[in-house]
Amino acid sequence: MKAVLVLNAGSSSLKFALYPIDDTAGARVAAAPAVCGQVDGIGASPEVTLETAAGERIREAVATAGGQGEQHRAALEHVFGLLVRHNPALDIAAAGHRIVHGGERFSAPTRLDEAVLRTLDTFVPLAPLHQPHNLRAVRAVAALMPGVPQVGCFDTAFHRTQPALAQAFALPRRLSAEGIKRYGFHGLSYDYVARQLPALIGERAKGAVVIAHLGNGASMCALRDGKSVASTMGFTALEGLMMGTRSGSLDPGVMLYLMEQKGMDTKTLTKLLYKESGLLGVSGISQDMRTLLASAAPEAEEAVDLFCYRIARELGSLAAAAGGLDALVFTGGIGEHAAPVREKVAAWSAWLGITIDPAANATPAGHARRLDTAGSRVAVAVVPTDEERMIARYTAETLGL
Ligand SMILES: Nc1ncnc2c1ncn2[C@@H]1O[C@H](COP(=O)(O)OP(=O)(O)O)[C@@H](O)[C@H]1O
Ligand SMILES: CC(=O)OP(=O)(O)O
Ligand SMILES: [Mg+2]
Repeated sequence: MKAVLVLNAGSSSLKFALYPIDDTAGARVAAAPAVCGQVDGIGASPEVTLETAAGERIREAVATAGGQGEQHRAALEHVFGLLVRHNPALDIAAAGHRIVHGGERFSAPTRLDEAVLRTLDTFVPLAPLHQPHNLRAVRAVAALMPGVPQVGCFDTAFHRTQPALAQAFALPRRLSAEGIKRYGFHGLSYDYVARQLPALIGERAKGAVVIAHLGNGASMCALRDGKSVASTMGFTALEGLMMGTRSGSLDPGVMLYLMEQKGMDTKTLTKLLYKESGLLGVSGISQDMRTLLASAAPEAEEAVDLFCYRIARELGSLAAAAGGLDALVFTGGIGEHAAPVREKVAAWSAWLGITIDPAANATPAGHARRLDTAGSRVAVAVVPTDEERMIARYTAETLGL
């Protein structure tokens, strides 16, 4: 089987999927992966879970010693061994990676070589939670499977169509000229979801659409004619919505105060804003939406309320950027599964002409669907995202497979 190996490396996890090359549907790769899974617990005691299209499930510990870099390598080696054991005729034609930051330079999927990697290394400070792990996976593949071509698919690329105004900070020009501007993230997810919309909402897909990608990281994107015109995330994946452990937008004066009055240094602030804030910080209980929705603690409710409030406020702002609102689309782990979050956001956005059907909203489903009532002025939909499939497709396209 000739296939594209897709890797999405996080700080402690490595998601993987194997997409057979198959252009029968015109998308270069099969609609579903032959095998997918993830390694969790990298840095502590890593474990692989793998699922095949035939429904077989495997769970194994990864034997490793050493630091995080070594563990990432060992995890990949283990995954590779498992894949080959499963499919002795496996021919990995290419590896495609999610790379969070492509800066100003990378506005399309790009073949990765050492020179490109060195440029991408310079964006590590802009995405400390993601970029180092993304690049580590690329180098691990190069060491393990020399000669296999690799393609980087950037979270920032989809947003390069935004007007200059949407990308600007009100900072002195010399800083903007250095590239200190708003980039936006979750682009692979927005790209995938936008492609599903015409079948679901028809002509409105070409109008003013806002997609809310609500996962561990969360952002929203305004689109016109299927292209990004504004997003809540900016220079880093810290701006905008409240997230699992990230604060989202904050009065910059708070940071000055914390530095001046509390003596916080950049390391402490980075930890505070990326890892100790958001749902976890406000609830004091968990970063996991499932846990918070199941909790009776008032702090859990307050955290969920603040999460929804921020989404509703950003929706108003993005509708302004898009020049109206024809559709609101939810995606990501929370957007796809957390009915109470969608309900609250819809209720707070009734003024925009949004009404959803409570029964449709409460019914779990693993497929794309509409939630709006017949009288709703705005179409409301849930679309399960698939960043991995987007990466597989782009990788095959970029290499002409
Ligand atoms: N059934 C569910 N109900 C509510 N929240 C859910 C459900 N399933 C997953 N989630 C939430 O989705 C979030 C993770 O989203 P996901 O997109 O998988 O994250 P990541 O950014 O790591 O890919 C977690 O907060 C999790 O609690
Ligand atoms: C960019 C970003 O926030 O990604 P994730 O949702 O994977 O953390
Ligand atoms: Mg995600």
